[in-house]
Amino acid sequence: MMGLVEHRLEVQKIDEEILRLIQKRMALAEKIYRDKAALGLSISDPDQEALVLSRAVDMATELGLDPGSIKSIFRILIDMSLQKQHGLHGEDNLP
Ligand SMILES: O=C(O)C(=O)C[C@]1(C(=O)O)C=C[C@@H](O)C=C1
Repeated sequence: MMGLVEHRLEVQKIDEEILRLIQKRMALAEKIYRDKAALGLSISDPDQEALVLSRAVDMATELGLDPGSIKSIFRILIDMSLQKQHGLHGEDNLP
């Protein structure tokens, strides 16, 4: 029973780290939005998305993780980032 409780506590700590890293990634999405706005670039960059996804899939494979599942997770992260940037774009366009 001690093993189970300890291992679940370890899982909890890792989940908290994952959430903090997602928060960091989202904060960067905001900076990237400002960078792209300053350069006159559009929010969506399909080539960059393909690069992010292929990097994640390659690293997942190296680490022995299921590449399809990891790709789904990163697709969600990218979609969160796009949603955030579109939200910021809406705010910037307020009268
Ligand atoms: O690199 C960018 O331009 C981003 O906005 C970040 C990001 C991502 O989440 O990785 C999100 C949207 C873009 O279409 C490409 C990549």
